[in-house]
Amino acid sequence: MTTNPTTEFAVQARGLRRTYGKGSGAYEAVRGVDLDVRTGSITALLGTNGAGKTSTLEVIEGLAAPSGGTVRVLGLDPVADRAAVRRRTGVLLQRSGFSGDLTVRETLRLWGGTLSAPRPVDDMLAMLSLERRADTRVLSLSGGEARRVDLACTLMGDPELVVLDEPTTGLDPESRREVWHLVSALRERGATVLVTTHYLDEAEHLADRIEILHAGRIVRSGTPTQIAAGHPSRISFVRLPGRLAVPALPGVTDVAEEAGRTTLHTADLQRTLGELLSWAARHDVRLDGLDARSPSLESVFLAVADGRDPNPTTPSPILEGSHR
Ligand SMILES: Nc1ncnc2c1ncn2[C@@H]1O[C@H](COP(=O)(O)OP(=O)(O)OP(=O)(O)O)[C@@H](O)[C@H]1O
Repeated sequence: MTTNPTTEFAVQARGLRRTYGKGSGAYEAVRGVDLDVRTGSITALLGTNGAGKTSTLEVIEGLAAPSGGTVRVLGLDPVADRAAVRRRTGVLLQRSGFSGDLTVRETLRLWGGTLSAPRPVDDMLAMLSLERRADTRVLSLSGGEARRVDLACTLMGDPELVVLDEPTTGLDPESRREVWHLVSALRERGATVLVTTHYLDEAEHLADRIEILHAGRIVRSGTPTQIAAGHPSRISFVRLPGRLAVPALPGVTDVAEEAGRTTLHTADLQRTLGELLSWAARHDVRLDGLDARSPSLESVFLAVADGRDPNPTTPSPILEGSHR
């Protein structure tokens, strides 16, 4: 790790906008994004397809200038100070541009040659568990192994800020876990990680803070727990037999019947569940397949994605103590 002075936020964006095209064909993919990525944290940027995640990351990486607003990366302007930012940043794009004809070792050597202070190739092979594939051509690797080569290149310059665009897409569950370990290890080393992912369990496990982007705007923002708070809990069971109906229960906001299951949403899981169970005991009813869940990131995300978000928040700057 270099000894540059650290800023409180590795990435800060205010009112960030990005428009593709001009005139009547112009399309605004990023519509005023405010983002604070605290130094030393892992922040996950989530969003539906086309929400604007890659468009936002490209501005942060200095690959494109914003059409509005400001962005600072490691305290610098990622476009004007591109060389300085690039030296201190590792970027994993969705698709790497490496030639598949080179071996893994040759690819790492070649990439290392573009960096001012690369870590040794053998260290990177060991870090990404690629030693046994070192002399294999990249085009013969599995998807997971090829992604690990991309990651090795991203991390080879020992970056302070690591930007990962969907690092685990296409990986099997075991490889995904390995990437999670690696990302957590980066934080232990003091690096800051900004990651996009379509896997909500990944974001929930890994991230200190989550930003949900929808149609070019940040619509939810906070720790996974903060994001889920205020969202309804869910109780479901196999539909009651015969003519029995679900009784009126405290806290329930809606009841739905689908594919032989009854699902209740409630603002007070403990009270609703308690009343449901005592009603079932009094009437000697068996609630087959009973499942009770607190709100999860997944339920919030799905609500945002299909426009049912009951609790849209105006994202606020990070407050002291909101960082896990
Ligand atoms: N070069 C481009 N020209 C015009 N429109 C573009 C261009 N690149 C992206 N877009 C549009 O901008 C919007 C945001 O795209 P972006 O790739 O940033 O979304 P994303 O959140 O990364 O999506 P995904 O999860 O599918 O990767 C989309 O509607 C996309 O079609």
